Amino acid sequence: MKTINDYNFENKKALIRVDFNVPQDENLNVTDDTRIKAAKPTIDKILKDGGAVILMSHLGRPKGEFNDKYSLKHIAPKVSEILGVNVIVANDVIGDDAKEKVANLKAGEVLLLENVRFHNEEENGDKDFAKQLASFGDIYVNDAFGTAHRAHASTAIIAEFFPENKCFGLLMEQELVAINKVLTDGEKPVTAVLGGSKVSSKITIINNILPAIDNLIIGGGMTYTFVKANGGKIGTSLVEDDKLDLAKEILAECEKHNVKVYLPIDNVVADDFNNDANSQTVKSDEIPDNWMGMDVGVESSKNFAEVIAASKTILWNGPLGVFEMPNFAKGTIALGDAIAEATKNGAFSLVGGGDSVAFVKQFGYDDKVSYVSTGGGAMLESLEGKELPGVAAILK
Ligand SMILES: Nc1ncnc2c1ncn2[C@@H]1O[C@H](COP(=O)(O)OP(=O)(O)O)[C@@H](O)[C@H]1O
Ligand SMILES: O=C(OP(=O)(O)O)[C@H](O)COP(=O)(O)O
Repeated sequence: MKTINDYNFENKKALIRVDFNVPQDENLNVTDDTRIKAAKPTIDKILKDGGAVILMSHLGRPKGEFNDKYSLKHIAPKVSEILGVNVIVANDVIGDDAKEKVANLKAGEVLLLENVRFHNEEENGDKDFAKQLASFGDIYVNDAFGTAHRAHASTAIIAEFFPENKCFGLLMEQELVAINKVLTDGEKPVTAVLGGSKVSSKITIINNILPAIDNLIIGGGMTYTFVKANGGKIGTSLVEDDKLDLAKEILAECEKHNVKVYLPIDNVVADDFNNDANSQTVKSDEIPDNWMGMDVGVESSKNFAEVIAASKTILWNGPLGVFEMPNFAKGTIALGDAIAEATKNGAFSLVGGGDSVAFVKQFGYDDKVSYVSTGGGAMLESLEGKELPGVAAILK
């Protein structure tokens, strides 16, 4: 795997694809700068070598035309603050302003191009557009893990124009190492915790990770499809009736692979999908009519914590309950505590996927696990075993 550490950037212009697609408030101020901070080590190394940096990113989905709301100029002050360098901002992507600023760029300076998605050619993977971008730099660096599942001009196609001089940035390397630690060279026992809302959205992940794991903990909304498949009563809990056979097949596959499956034994149920609904704890396969499963119960949490404590590698994707409602967040919090404790005791833990990452940040577990992925969709596709175009383009 070729990374920026294989190059000396002295007097070189590095063209770096970053993912600065960050959340903003109504005044367009950055509300979560994780992705910008995550790109800093790569940029710092190149500047320290005596190189110049040209940053390319998208922001939102502006649909191929200029839209001030999606301008990267709103992000630039935060980038300058984090890098400790006054970032130069181009008013366009491949236009006269960008060209002039690239031509005048000196070692130690950082230039931020305008949102690459202001051109339709970006998402279409247009070769000419990629070629024009490529003409700006001597070495292409892909550090945009969050966008690595897109085969776009600046994430994948552009690499063709750098047959020798293309490599991964340090964030990209870190993300790929973390996935490998779980899927290929994780110290055993390896435990995967899968939660979230639906079985159908996790099937491909389950199938792909089975050969790599020893334990599978299942929670969240998909619990009830499994419980019903096993003949249990689930009241009005979330269920995918067309996936009952599939749930049985998954359980059979787990057995075939010697993967131990842990389903919740008790559940917190409510009489309405509402934080203030009446609630009680019942056995998972004895949910009364008109009650729905909202969270895993205390006994399940204890059970899961024991499995986690005995694990050396842990993958976590998907909350165990409706954590957005405080009364039903306890099971997911207990899991966070168990994973934090195991991590403190030497286990490697990776958290990935949109809602799980939102949870760990909101509840302060991000510093207590080994690695929190900066990619939502990209991480899920990696766990599904799909080749990411942004990764493949560098390896080619
Ligand atoms: N018992 C449940 N019933 C309904 N929804 C649930 C339940 N448990 C968890 N969820 C919901 O699942 C959602 C997350 O699912 P998903 O998008 O699959 O996770 P991720 O983004 O981490 O992969 C959360 O919004 C959460 O409220
Ligand atoms: O934030 C992103 O995706 P994510 O929300 O799945 O992590 C990436 O920047 C990709 O953006 P896109 O889904 O508009 O291609």
